[in-house]
Amino acid sequence: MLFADVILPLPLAESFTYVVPAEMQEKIGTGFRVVVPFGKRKYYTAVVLRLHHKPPKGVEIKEIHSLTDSHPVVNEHQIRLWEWISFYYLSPLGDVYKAALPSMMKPQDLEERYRSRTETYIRLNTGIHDIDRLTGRSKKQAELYQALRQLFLEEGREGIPKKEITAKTGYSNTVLKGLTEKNIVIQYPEEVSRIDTHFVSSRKAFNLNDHQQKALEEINRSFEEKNVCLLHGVTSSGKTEIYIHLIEEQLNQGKQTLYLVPEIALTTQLTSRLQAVFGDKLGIYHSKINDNERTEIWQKMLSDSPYEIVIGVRSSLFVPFRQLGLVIVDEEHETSYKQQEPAPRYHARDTAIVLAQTFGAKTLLGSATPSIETYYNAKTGKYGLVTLEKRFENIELPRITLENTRELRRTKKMKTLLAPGLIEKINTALGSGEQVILFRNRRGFAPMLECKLCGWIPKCNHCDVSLTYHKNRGELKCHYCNKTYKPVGECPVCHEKSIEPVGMGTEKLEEEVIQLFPSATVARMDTDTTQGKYAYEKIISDFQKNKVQILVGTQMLSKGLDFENVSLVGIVSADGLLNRPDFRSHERGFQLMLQAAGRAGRKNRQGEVVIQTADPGQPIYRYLETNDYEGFYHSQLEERKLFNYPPYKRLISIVFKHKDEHKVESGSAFFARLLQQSLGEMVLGPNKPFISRIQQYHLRQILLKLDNHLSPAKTRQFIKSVESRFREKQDFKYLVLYFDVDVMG
Ligand SMILES: Nc1ncnc2c1ncn2[C@@H]1O[C@H](COP(=O)(O)OP(=O)(O)OP(=O)(O)O)[C@@H](O)[C@H]1O
Ligand SMILES: [Zn+2]
Repeated sequence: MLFADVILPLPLAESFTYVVPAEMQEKIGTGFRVVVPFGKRKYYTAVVLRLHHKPPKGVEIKEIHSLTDSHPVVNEHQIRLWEWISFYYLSPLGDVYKAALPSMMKPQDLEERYRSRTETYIRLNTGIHDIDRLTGRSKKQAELYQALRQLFLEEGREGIPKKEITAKTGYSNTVLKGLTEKNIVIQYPEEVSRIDTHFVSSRKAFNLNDHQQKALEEINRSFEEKNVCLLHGVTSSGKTEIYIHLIEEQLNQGKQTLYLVPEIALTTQLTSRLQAVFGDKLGIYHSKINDNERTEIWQKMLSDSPYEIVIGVRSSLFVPFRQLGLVIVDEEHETSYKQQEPAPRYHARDTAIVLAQTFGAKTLLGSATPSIETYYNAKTGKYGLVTLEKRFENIELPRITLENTRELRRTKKMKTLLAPGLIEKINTALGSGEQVILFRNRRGFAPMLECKLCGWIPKCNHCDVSLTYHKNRGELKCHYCNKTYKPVGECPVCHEKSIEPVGMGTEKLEEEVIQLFPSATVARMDTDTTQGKYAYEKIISDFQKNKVQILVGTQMLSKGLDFENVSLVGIVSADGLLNRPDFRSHERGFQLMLQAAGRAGRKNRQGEVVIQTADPGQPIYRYLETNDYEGFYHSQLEERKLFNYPPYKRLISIVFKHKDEHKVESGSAFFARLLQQSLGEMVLGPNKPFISRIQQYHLRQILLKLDNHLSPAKTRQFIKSVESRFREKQDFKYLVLYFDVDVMG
């Protein structure tokens, strides 16, 4: 008898075995989808992991219900990657499968399937001759008929979408309907693609300058010895142009490239740049495309003419490549590469390296501000290291100056959110027709409201956080569970009308900037203004076309964007970036500020950056002022060593969640004791996290700081054995618990 081990789209750690019915045996294989019964009368789309003849012991085995595919939809490389993710990130294999496949490709009941999209097309009925008699007295019909003949002649197409016809001829649907009723034109449905495939390449790759050419050669040399190389190039050094050349080399060898980017904001400018060179060889897989589009990209990748290049966010790691030769991880330091919720909590950069290895392909990590871990790997020889120190066309890196807001407040010179020095520089820039970016890492109007008399602060009913005030929408919002509340006018404690906003978000900054610079056009870019599918594109293109002079925004606009005319960048409050309870807060602050600074003075001449801080004495500013990445890196490394953080230790966080605080307390303590039996002092906690209640769940966290020399396989085995001992306790059976391997902070 033939058996199939399959993966179900459920948070289950193991695969399940089914009997392959006789008539299916010739047709089935690894990577095929099958529909199987599971639980009470439920059917799921599962993927075949392997076929074998070993009957499992002691359980009743059901039959596969039906076979979905005539070809595998998942290949060996992907299955190996899924298994690695499941093992390394301690995530159930079913969760990995769930994350990997577009949801339409794994329907739960048999109804919800991928639906192809059809459009109405028009063609002329060539078998009709006595047109004049047929159109009769309708002058309009006769005219439209002539227009259509002309159109079909010019376009040389057999059928044309109805939408296009009405647009191009200017005649109404009624006239067209008249011709259709007389059988002169024929309307028919035609399957069309959702993804725009009309891109033709419009330019060749730029010739590289000497620095870039040298870097390219060094990268290729490094690839002869090592699988991974870091390209550390200052902002605007032309890293993207080097990637384009590397991609061309892959194309020439008939190999595919995956180009990973952290967020969609980055992809709009970047995709146009890549499309200009690679046309329809390029597939785009970002977070704002819908599931139908996602499914089409998969199908295209499985077809005989797959995309040769895919640019995409995290999840594009999962598309079915066949001949992958190169993975580029742009802005490799970005923490958004780490998946937070739900499982699998994988790091896309590190997973990309593993993906590449399953193909024998290479990985290039690129950044102006590499993560400490990556730079360490490069410095210690694990990865290759190639450096670009000059901006393209040798433009100087921006000059960075500080404004001491504490001092300015003390001397009563800080009358607005912006220091007088910054206001003056903005006026100068505007006066010369240049553009300005103002950066504030907090959205909404104010991070919280407060009663000026008694200090009462409105908080979320479900989370242990204060509510953010969104003035434009007239609401208070919890940024953890997205629940909204009506703003309160009167304090519920002291019953005075004394509630006032505290602090400043992008909304407030925008409001003030509009008042300060009435003749300038101001736009804002943050999560709230970029909800629509094309909202980013619109803001970015308006700014690019100089329709907007001052752009206010969050970290969204700090990286990757390439505007010619920005001469000044203001970082309105640096302190908020640095004072977080997180071992990465300085690393992130440094990266963010240097990246934001990098948007200034990319073309023409040196740009300028103003950082407002109440604490300019902090050493981080010395490194920023001198653009001293290396010095900053060493200072961070010392701290990481002292406090047992990566790259010296490996972190695994274990989070416990329950509505009953006692349960979460005793459960996590019990788990920690079990861990300590083997791991001793490497086990920290359980602790109350910084935000200790989210959506009514109380949280506790255990942090493991594991020695590098411990075998990942053995530690994971041990952790899993602890988990099963824990689950044996009736009390803790329903406690929610998850692992976060290589937790970010
Ligand atoms: N060889 C070249 N020929 C023509 N233009 C170039 C060349 N190299 C770079 N440029 C231009 O210089 C600008 C900066 O280059 P690019 O955006 O590639 O830099 P980057 O290193 O990727 O920057 P960042 O890290 O800030 O994203 C772009 O407008 C790019 O088109
Ligand atoms: Zn909440």
